[in-house]
Amino acid sequence: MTAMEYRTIPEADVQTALDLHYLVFLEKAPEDDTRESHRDVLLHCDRVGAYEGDDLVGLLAAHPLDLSVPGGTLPAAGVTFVSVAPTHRRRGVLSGMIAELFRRCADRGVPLASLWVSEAAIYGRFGFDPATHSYTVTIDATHPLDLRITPDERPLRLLPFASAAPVITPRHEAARRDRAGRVARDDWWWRTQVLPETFEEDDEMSEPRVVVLGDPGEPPAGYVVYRTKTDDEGRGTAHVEELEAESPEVAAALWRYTASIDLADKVRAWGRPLDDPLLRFAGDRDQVDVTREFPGLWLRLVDVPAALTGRTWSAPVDLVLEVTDAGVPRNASRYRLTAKPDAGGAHRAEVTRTDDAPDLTLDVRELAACYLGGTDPAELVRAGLVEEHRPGAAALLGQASRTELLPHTTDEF
Ligand SMILES: CC(=O)SCCNC(=O)CCNC(=O)[C@H](O)C(C)(C)COP(=O)(O)OP(=O)(O)OC[C@H]1O[C@@H](n2cnc3c(N)ncnc32)[C@H](O)[C@@H]1OP(=O)(O)O
Repeated sequence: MTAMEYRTIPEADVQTALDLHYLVFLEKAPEDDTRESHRDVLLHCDRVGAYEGDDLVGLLAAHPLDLSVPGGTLPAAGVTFVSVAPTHRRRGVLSGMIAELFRRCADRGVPLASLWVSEAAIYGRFGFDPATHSYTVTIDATHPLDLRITPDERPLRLLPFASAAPVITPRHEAARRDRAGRVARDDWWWRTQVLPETFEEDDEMSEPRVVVLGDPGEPPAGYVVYRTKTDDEGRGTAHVEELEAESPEVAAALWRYTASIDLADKVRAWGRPLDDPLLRFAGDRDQVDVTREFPGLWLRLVDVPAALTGRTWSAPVDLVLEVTDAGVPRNASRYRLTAKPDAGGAHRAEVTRTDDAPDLTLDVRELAACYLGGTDPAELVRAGLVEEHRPGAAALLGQASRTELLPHTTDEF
């Protein structure tokens, strides 16, 4: 049997990689422009190939991301296009590609890896766990949106989607500073991932509509990106992809706008943060309905000390964490995590390896769940997933991990 080799997929093999991807995802080879946009994505990514001789039997691509974490940002691999030939399933090809990815992350000083799953059962074994969560929210738009606060009455403006990115980038950046789990966007990302003319999953969806709120000449105080679609019975829906606002009043005005679009009797926002102010200032929660909760970004701490020192903490902490990690053995260690306030009032951590008795024992997967502040370690103790050796240690870690706003990810890749 020919040995499997994990190496970079050269540009010359990218079309072969796409054919493998379409085969694996049971898709007919797409139209030329979709294929071209997939090729463009792969060319922007780091590409791990599993080769049996000259035959490509596995593909894993990784975006070079800059991910917001509490108090800053860290480089992260954004894993996508994972595909193993049906003839080579369950022979360790994915495991080999992930191991190669983690080696590359270590070589390049990338402490985090992240992804959106196709099936929840696949990635936990590799140390990933959901670090952000979202709600899908539906608004009954057959009547005006009932609000408990007074919306900002500054004017709304529709921007051409192709030139909207520079206008809304500052507001997106501000939102990214407020919440961990968000990806930095350059021109390419805005154009191909956020504001492409056609919506790949549904070609009946309109091009993106971008509406900003604010006085002319001022940077927008908020914006909404949505697409519209009308069903066979002529009922329209506004699909909100993103809505960011500097204040609840601005958010209220933008939600009121989306619920007032003529011929659309429903607003559907697929991925809202769990602490979205809309859910509080809506006057009628029968009109604004949470229809689904789902895990968003799955995270993996590839370099535990770099990840723990790369975020700020919201309270002083001095704990010994015993971390297990079957996938990246150099991570498996006892760490003393000490966070003290710095001159600016943020708590920066020092992380040292130690032989001291642990306060908590947890797998790197559980650390990923808690890392951005979205999961309370005490909840994982109660679930039997984290072992607490000193009573109260999980609560202390929880207090220090917490962030003012819940982590949230808007970019699915
Ligand atoms: C981020 C993304 O791109 S998500 C998209 C993921 N891709 C897909 O779903 C496409 C269709 N599926 C595939 O291409 C493949 O089946 C993959 C990538 C899911 C798995 O690849 P394989 O090479 O078969 O995985 P590999 O042999 O390394 O399996 C490792 C372990 O994961 C388990 N596993 C693999 N796939 C699955 C699954 N779908 N559900 C549950 N367990 C799984 C294996 O049983 C194995 O477990 P073990 O270590 O206890 O024996």
